[in-house]
Amino acid sequence: MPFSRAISTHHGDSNSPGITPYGFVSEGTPLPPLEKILNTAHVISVGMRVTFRGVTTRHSALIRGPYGWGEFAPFPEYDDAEAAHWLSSALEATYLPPTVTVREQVPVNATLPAVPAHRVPDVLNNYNGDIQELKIKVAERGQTLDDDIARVAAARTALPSARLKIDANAGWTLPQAFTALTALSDYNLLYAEQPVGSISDMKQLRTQLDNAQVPVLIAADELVRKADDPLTVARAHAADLIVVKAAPLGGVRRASAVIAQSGLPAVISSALETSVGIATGVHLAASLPELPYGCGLGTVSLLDTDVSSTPLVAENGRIPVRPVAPEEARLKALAADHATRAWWLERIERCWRLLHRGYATADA
Ligand SMILES: O=C(O)CCC(=O)C1=CC=C[C@@H](O)[C@@H]1C(=O)O
Ligand SMILES: [Mg+2]
Repeated sequence: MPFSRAISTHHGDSNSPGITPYGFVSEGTPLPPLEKILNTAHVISVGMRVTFRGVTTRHSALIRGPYGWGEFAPFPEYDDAEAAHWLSSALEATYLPPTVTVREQVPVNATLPAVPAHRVPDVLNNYNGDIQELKIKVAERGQTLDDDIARVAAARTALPSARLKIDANAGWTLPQAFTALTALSDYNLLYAEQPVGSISDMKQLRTQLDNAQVPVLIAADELVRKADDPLTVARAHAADLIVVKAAPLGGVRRASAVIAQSGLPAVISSALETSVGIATGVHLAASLPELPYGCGLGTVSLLDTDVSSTPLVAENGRIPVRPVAPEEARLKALAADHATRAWWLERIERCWRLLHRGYATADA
């Protein structure tokens, strides 16, 4: 049976709930044939309203199967081994029945890219209704701590009672992170996402902040989604919470297993997808018994447009749990050029072959 083998976990239970190599937990369902996947694939290009992590146009492939639509949108610089997890997630959304959910809507944060402080009110206007929680990007390459302080201060002025958190994307060294978090904690931060890169720096930073009584929790993101083993950071007690994105972890089932086995609170976040991929993240969030923080799933508001005329955007800080089907006219209007489409279809094929090889290994 494909993917029936589970890796061992820190709980020492290697049979349940079964974290698999790619997470398309198939329970006997074979990998869908490549032809079928390619035949339904729509490759699209969507402009960004605000540049985010250097991205100005988002490319993505949407695929359809018996259970609806899925999105395959690994960032272009990701290699095939990393991108294969994203394909696994898209295939799960389209070829496996949805998992059980326990809520009808999920709380989300708004996301503020690393814009200059004077643009903060403008960017916040992209979000509908009240913003109760905001994630602010910091430590952007080419910027200084003063830029970050000015941005966080502007956000605090615009949203005096909102819950604020920051994301450094591992952009600080350990001493820089300690200095920055000590200064930024004046603005009352909920947590700092991936302030530094390594597990040992995360651990040391937590200790230093504790000793100096700086009240900021530490969240792991890259150390979960880019690690060979997403549970290492939890096992090392290097974070207070984890940020989890369905696609990089191979889909909802595997991401849920990672969260359960980490024993840590989780924040479900987007990978900057259209509403189709966001629906997968919303589904994951809606399946969790505990959701103590706003999810980073409000990012459709950062896109110029969407594949649906009823996009999954937050209204007063909440997104409803519902599937999304892209509209034909929009898929047509957003269709990528010939070369981009060919590149994405070849990438799907290479990733499919990696998944296929994973099946063979699991069978062995
Ligand atoms: O978490 C959010 O509020 C929005 C999503 C988000 O920040 C990200 C989406 C996609 C890629 C990542 O670099 C980035 C992140 O680091 O969390
Ligand atoms: Mg992050």
